[in-house]
Amino acid sequence: MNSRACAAQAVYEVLEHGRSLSDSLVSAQQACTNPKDKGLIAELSYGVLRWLPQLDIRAQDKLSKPFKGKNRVIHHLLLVGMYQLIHTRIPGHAAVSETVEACRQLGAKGLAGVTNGVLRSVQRDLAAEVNTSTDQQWPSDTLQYAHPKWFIEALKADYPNHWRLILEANTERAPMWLRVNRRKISRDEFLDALEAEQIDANPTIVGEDAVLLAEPCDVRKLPGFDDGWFAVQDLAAQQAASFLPVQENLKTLDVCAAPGGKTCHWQERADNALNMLAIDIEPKRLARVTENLTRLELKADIKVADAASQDWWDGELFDAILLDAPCSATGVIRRHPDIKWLRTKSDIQELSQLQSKILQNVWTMLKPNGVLLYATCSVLKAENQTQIVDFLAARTDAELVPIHEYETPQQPGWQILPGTDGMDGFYYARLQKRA
Ligand SMILES: C[S@@+](CC[C@H](N)C(=O)[O-])C[C@H]1O[C@@H](n2cnc3c(N)ncnc32)[C@H](O)[C@@H]1O
Repeated sequence: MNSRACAAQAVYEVLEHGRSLSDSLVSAQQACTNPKDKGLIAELSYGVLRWLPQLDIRAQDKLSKPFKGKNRVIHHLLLVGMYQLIHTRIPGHAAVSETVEACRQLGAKGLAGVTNGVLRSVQRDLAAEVNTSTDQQWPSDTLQYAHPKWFIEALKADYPNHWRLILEANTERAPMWLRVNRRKISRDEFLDALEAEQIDANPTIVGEDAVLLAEPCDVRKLPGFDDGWFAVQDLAAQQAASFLPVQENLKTLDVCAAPGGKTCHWQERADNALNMLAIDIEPKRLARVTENLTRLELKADIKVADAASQDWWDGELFDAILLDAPCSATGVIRRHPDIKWLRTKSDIQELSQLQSKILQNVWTMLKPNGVLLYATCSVLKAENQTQIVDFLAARTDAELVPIHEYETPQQPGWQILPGTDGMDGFYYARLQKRA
């Protein structure tokens, strides 16, 4: 199949079968006849999911009746075609002819004519739009900002002054951040190694181990990947380790550890390896923690375990706990635009109940004076600030240890909004157990 057919298939799997884009992309890329097109397939499917409502409404306007049943994938192919015309520099004739060819390859020869007609008509509309206005105003926020209504409403309630900024940041392309493994190489040495390979990169003051690449690229093209010099990790996720203690002999727990980004960073920052247990409920994802620890030459005990239960716990208390809770991932929409269409309003309530259950459970495993860092990659208060306010109100043995001076028990934690200093959206709150 050509790249357009593969991209349509990837989008179809997300929107019709609820698969994640990362999973569906792997299958779609494998089905492509030209391995060099992997990047293009990703660009097209990410792009369609980023701008879905605007593309969808254009398609609906052009079709006398919608494509249904087995032809549904052709609807998504039309979106792939329109995305190329509206958002990329792919020449119009190539976008149209490849998309029409994809229609045949997807077994819908009979719809090739309609596909061709719709795309040509969109081309004409675009030419006319260039001659009139540049900044199109759409009739609803869902269309204007290309996010689902329930999420826009939740953001408006949580951030009356910033909701637009968050939505706009979510449609940006995410930068590629690396985390230098300070046990192997200093950040300056690593920057020199990048410069020697003519790879443009910069450090930042917001993260001691962080390096920002000017252009995202394949990790294998960077120096030292197999030698464990660095890992790929967003700058927001890299903040966690600096809020966690690293003294010798501490007994530590990483509660929802997979794929191990924060587990590894926490260990990298300790001069002497911490006594660390990393647990996760998903065996497959936990295997990636082992892979990452091995590549970076770090150590931790690994256990498949449900953080909401105590079956796996030997009863010995921990000095420090990282709880990177399962969450809506609404802070990382720019990296995973499928989240917008896979999450629902009811997920948020379910997730916040699970977060609360896990937090209460692991709190009982913390020593007096021990520290617990609560983290999510969500921007919704129900999973973040409200969660911690309720916890502090319910537990007399818990106190907030502010990360920033402005925090109070009524407004605890550091909420990073997506785009701030190039970061993903994240939330951190540091708690200590009273002795
Ligand atoms: C946000 S991810 C963790 C990312 C990880 N801390 C890192 O930095 O690479 C959340 C993880 O929670 C795990 N999880 C979800 N429910 C869980 C549970 N009840 N017990 C343990 N882990 C759980 C998921 O499998 C997922 O790997």
